[in-house]
Amino acid sequence: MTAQMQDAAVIDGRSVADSVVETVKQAAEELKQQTGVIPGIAVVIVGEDPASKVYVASKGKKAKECGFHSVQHTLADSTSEADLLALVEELNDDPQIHGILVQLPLPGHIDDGRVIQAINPQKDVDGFHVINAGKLTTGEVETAFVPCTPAGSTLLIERVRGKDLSGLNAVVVGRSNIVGKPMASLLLAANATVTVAHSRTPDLPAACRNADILVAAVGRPEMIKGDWVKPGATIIDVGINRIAAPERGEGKTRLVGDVAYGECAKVAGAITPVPGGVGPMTIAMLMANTLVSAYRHAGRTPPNF
Ligand SMILES: Nc1nc2c(c(=O)[nH]1)N[C@@H](CN(C=O)c1ccc(C(=O)N[C@@H](CCC(=O)O)C(=O)O)cc1)CN2
Repeated sequence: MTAQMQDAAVIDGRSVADSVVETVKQAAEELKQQTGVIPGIAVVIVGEDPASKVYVASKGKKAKECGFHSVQHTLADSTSEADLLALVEELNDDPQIHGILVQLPLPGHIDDGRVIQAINPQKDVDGFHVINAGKLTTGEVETAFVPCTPAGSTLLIERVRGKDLSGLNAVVVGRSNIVGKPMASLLLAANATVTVAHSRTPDLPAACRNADILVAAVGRPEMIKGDWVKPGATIIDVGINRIAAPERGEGKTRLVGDVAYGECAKVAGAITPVPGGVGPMTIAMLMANTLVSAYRHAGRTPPNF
C-alpha cells in the first residue's frame, strides 16, 4: 500500500477576519454607550490606482459596518505633497478622528516617508510611523500600533500553532518595512527562531526548507515552490498578484499569491489561500487598530485581539 499524502489544512482568513470584526463592533458599541466616543477613521487616497480604489472602498464599508465615523478624502493624482501634508495636519487636529490611513502606493512625485512621518503616531493605525516601528522592535506593543498585515498574519499563525512559537523556525521571505520587518519582530516576540530571507539570500529554497512557519511577502507570483517547503510547515502567503488568465477568456486575470499554492499545499500542514487568506485580515486589523486608538483616546483599556 502506498502512503497517501493529505493536502494541507486551509487557513480561512475570511472567517477569522469576521470574528475580529464582530469583536470590534461590540467593543465600539460599548465605548459609545460608556463614553459617547465613536471611533473615527479617515482614509486618504491620492490618484487613480484601481486596486487602491477597491481597498479604500472596502475599508470605508467595513468601518461603517463596525459603527465607526468614517471619512474618505479622494485627492487628484496631481495633488502636491504640500497639500497632502496640510490634509494630514488637519486630520491630526480633528478630535473626531482616531485613525488616519494614507493609502499606498502614492504617486511618484510624493515622498511616502515624509507623509507617513507627518501622521500623529497616536493616530497611525497603519503602524508605519517610525515611533510605532521602534516600539514594536523594542517590545513596547501596549502603546504601539502594529502594521495590519503582519498583525493579521500573526493571528492566523496563532490559530494553527498557538501563541508561543518556542522551538519553531520561522522564515520570512521579504524585508519590507510594511510586512517583512514587522512580521519578523512579531515572530521573535512569540519566541520563534527567525530568519529574514530575501532576493540576495544564497540558496533561498534551502532557507525556506528550514521553516516550520514560512511567511512569503515578496510580491512575486507563485515564487515559492513545493520542493522549498518542509513537510507539515505552516505557510502564510502575503502576496496578492494579479496575473493573466487566458484559460478564463481573452483579457481575463486571476489573483495568485507568492506561493505556488497547489504544489505547496501537498507538502504543508496548513496554508493560507489567495484570495481569502491574509487580505481580509489586513482590513479587519485596521478596524481593530482604530478601535484601540479610540479606546486609548478615551482613557479606556481596549480589548485584546
Ligand atoms: N496604507 C496602506 N496601504 C496599503 C496597505 C496597507 O495596509 N496600508 N496594504 C496593501 C493593500 N491593502 C490594504 O490597503 C489590501 C490588500 C488586499 C486586501 C484583500 O482583502 N484582498 C483580497 C482580494 C481582493 C481582490 O479581489 O482584489 C484577498 O486577499 O482575499 C485587503 C487590503 C497595499 N497598500
